[in-house]
Amino acid sequence: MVDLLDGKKAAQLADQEFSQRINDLKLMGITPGLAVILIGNDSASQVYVRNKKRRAQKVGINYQLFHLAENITQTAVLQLINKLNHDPEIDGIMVQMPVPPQIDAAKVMNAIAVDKDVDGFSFDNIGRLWSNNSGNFPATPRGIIRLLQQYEISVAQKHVVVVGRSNIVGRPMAGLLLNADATVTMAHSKTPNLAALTKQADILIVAIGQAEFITADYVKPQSVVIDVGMNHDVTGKLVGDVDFSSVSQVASMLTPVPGGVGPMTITGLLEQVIILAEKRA
Ligand SMILES: NC(=O)C1=CN([C@@H]2O[C@H](COP(=O)(O)OP(=O)(O)OC[C@H]3O[C@@H](n4cnc5c(N)ncnc54)[C@H](OP(=O)(O)O)[C@@H]3O)[C@@H](O)[C@H]2O)C=CC1
Ligand SMILES: Nc1nc(=O)c2c([nH]1)NC[C@@H]1CN(c3ccc(C(=O)N[C@@H](CCC(=O)O)C(=O)O)cc3)C=[N+]21
Repeated sequence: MVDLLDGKKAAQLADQEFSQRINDLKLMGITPGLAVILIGNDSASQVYVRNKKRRAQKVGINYQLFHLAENITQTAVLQLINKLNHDPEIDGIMVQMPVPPQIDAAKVMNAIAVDKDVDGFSFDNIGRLWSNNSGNFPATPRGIIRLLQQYEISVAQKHVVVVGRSNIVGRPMAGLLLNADATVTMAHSKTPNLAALTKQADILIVAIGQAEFITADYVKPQSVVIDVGMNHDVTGKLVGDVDFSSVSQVASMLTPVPGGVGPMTITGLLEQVIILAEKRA
């Protein structure tokens, strides 16, 4: 029988810790501030942003949403970021991805002050991650590391295969794992014979955006499988990148979708905001 890696439960535990840390900050007159910039009306983004707001407010973060029109100019976005960069009440700034085509995502991300770049998407923070220096690191990989810790699954001495090489999940995931002494292999759409590789993974992390793509024949018996995917199947149901029913027959531990990596992504974000606010103390 497979054991679930319950992200919802782990996130609730983390929220208790965060509430305590924020209470301590408030005694010093500090309230952690998070600014979320949402551009346009992407329906998935609206769900995520709503979840972030609920969780941030629950633990006592000052959450500010800036919802900008789909046709906003790049100049206006940069002006807002500049204002937030200078706002002493704001510890972290993030721009929800994806952004509309007139917005240059790299430019916007690098306009955020390095210390307030709570997503860790700026070139400076990417360099800090890959040189194993301290910095701000992306929410999803942070949340996954925390989920594994919560279940006392060590990555050191393990072979971890990460499928997907995006800037927001796959690449930073590999960097954090490497820094935690895992042996890491990265795979992507051009990787030949993917199943032969993923079958060697003690821990398999999948972030490809292909509904239920990873079936039991990609998975080593008794391994740990982390499903980052958020897709809708033909019936409109939310499903991961992993075929839950077949993989649960071979893996020892597996994240569900929903209730797995999603809630832990928000945990990763809130934790990074709190760390930044603690630097003000
Ligand atoms: N739970 C959460 O908190 C989050 C969930 N997500 C979800 O995770 C998934 C991935 O997101 P994201 O990282 O942004 O994805 P991207 O679409 O940016 O990147 C997908 C990556 O997967 C690779 N890929 C695609 N198809 C295959 C395949 N058949 N075999 C092997 N590799 C493949 C691509 O390869 P190549 O580079 O060669 O094109 C690419 O590197 C999505 O479902 C997304 O919704 C994303 C962020 C957070
Ligand atoms: N700059 C930026 N930073 C991000 O961290 C970022 C982003 N852009 N763009 C999109 C992805 C995706 N993401 C999620 C957040 C919450 C859930 C989440 O709450 N999921 C719940 C419910 C999902 C649902 O009901 O649809 C769950 O899995 O249980 C999922 C995914 C953050 N991302």
